[in-house]
Order: sequence, then structure tokens, then C-alpha cells
Amino acid sequence: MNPKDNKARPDRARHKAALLKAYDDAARIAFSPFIFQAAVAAKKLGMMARLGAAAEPVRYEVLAEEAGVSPYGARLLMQILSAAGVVEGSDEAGYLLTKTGECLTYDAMTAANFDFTADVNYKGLAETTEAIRTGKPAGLKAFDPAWETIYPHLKDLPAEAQKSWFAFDHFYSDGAFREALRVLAARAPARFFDIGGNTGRFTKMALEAWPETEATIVDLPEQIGLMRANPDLEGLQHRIRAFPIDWLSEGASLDGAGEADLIWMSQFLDCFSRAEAVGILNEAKKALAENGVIVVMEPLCDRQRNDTAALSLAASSLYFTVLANGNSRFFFEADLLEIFEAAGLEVIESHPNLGVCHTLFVLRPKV
Ligand SMILES: C[S@@+](CC[C@H](N)C(=O)[O-])C[C@H]1O[C@@H](n2cnc3c(N)ncnc32)[C@H](O)[C@@H]1O
Repeated sequence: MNPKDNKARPDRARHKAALLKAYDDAARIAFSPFIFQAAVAAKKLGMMARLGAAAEPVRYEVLAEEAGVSPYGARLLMQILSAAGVVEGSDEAGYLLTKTGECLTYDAMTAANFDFTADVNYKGLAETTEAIRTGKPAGLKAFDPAWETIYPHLKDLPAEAQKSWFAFDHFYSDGAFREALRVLAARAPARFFDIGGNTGRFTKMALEAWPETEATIVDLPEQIGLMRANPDLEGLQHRIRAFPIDWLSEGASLDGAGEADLIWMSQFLDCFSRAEAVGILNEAKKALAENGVIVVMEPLCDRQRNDTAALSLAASSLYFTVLANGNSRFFFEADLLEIFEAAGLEVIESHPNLGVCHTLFVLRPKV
């Protein structure tokens, strides 16, 4: 036997295994919308929750009857989801959720991602090529062809999309806000600005943590309206000023907002292009009181704890491109540091891994 054959055989086997894996990965991408929508349908029809609660496998006829759909429909969904590893079992023996199915059904982070994809992004993502070509959020037309960016229209989103947008935003912010306030414990300001403060979620936590502090929420007029109507802020509104602004309008500035000892921006700069972000930071600098600091908190693509988190950020950056504004994204650390540098700010502290995925920077103007 030619000794070369012995060497060639394991190589061929490895090559074949790699090729089969590549085919499998490619098929999952080619059919991902089918698998995704089958999971959405099974979730919306209550089948995922039903399977999750079951001690014994459940037959598709039972799922069909309980969901009020045909056995044809329930069987089809179970077969797709079984091939995709979301459920396991068979038509004869019945089905149960796999661990992946349990994540989709019960894990709060996966549920927030899944619903954000389904209710906010799915339709619009079909316009990704156009959005990349034009630099405009072409997918927004799935909601309304007249909308130019998403943020003034958060209040106008269909109820399900609005709920999923806020659930996604809040899931990632909430844990990070608590930890950020611990990091900032020694910096309780007399007044802080919450730029991009949205409905006042951080402001509420900060005003509770800092009883002597007053806040100014700086955001689009539409968000200021939602903030003033937010029942969670009852009892705190007298400590909150509002400064409505559209940073994308010509000459937008903080003139008239007064001074702040601390300017907070959480998941805000990622809504803007590099040049816009530098411009906003320059404006913010002008509003700082003596010895004031700007605090920026962002999820950074290259500062994640694991590959799943990095994939989530890389993928969901496309939301900014296709739905939000056409020209922003979640940052890589070097890009954000370069923006700080261009705005004449120096980093005096940085705190990675706050909450699920955020990094916090404390900045002061360079002298
Ligand atoms: C992703 S949300 C972040 C909300 C909150 N800071 C958090 O961490 O959860 C971005 C915020 O920036 C505001 N924003 C986006 N574009 C804006 C613009 N052109 N002018 C003013 N605010 C804007 C949005 O209204 C929204 O409240």
C-alpha cells in the first residue's frame, strides 16, 4: 500500500466532515427566515409555552386543538422546529422543547432579542441591501414610508412593536444602570443631564439614589412627552427639567439648558454617525460645570464576555442601519475612543462588563 494513502484518508475524512458542516451551516442561513417564523408562530400560538409546561410529550393534534388551528399547521410547525433543534420527539410519540426551545421560551434575554427581531425588525430587514446602498433606514417603510428615522416615532409604533422595542432597550439597560450607579456613587451631582434619557428610566434610579440631585432630561420632544406621562416618575417630576432637542436639526445646542456637573449618555451615541457623535460631545462639553464629567455607557462589540454576546451585538447593529437611522451602529472600543479623542475628551475611568454587556467611561475635557 502506498504510505501516502494512509495519510490521505484521515485528511479526506476531515475534509468531508468540514464540508458537511459547511453545508449544514449554509442551509441554516438559507432557511433561517423559515425556521425563525415557525418559532414565532409556535410562540404566538402558545405551543412553545404548552410544550415547556408539559411533563410528557404532546402530540401535534393536541397542540392543534388547543391553539385552534388545523392538525396540518401544528404538524408542519413541529416538524420544522424538530429539524431545527427547537423541539424533539416525533409525530407518533409527541413533542417536547429542547434546551434551545427552553431558551427561546423562558430566557429573558433571548425572549427580548427574539421579540425585538420579530416585531420591530423582521419586515424591514428585507430592505438591508437598499439601506446599505443608500445610507438610509430603508426598512422603516415597513411601518410608514414617510418616517425618516425611528426615534421620533417610537410613540407611533404598532403596540406589539413598541412593547418589544422598549423590552429590548430596558432588558439591556436596567442591570447596567444599577451597576453604573454603584460606580458613580462618589460622584453624586447637584444637577445631571440625561442626554437621550428616553422615558426617564435612568433618571428615576439616579434621583432615588441621589436624594439631593436634580435632573434635566434631554431628548426629542416626542420622548419628553412620554417621559412626562410616565407614571413611574410620579413624585419625582418636580426634580426633573426637560430640554427637548433634535440633535439632527441644524444648529442643535444645549444653550438655555444651564450647567451640569455630570452629563450621562447611555446607549445614545450609538444612534449617530461618527461626525454627529463628535458634534454632540462638543456641545455637551460646553454645558459642563467646572470639574464636571461626561459619562458614556455603551455595549461594545469587542468587549463582550462570550461569542454569543458578540454575535448579538454584531447582528443587531443592522437595526441602526435598516430601521433606526441608516448610519450608526454599536461601537468597537477603538472607534468610540477615537470619537472621544476627536471631541477633546480624555478618559479618566473605564468600567467594562456592567450589567449584561456595557462598558462605562468617565470623561473630562482635555486641558
Ligand atoms: C436607544 S435609546 C437609549 C435610551 C436610554 N438612554 C437607555 O440607555 O436605555 C436612544 C435615545 O436617544 C434619543 N435620540 C435618538 N435620536 C435623537 C435625536 N436626533 N435627537 C435627540 N434624541 C435622540 C432617543 O429618543 C432615545 O431616547
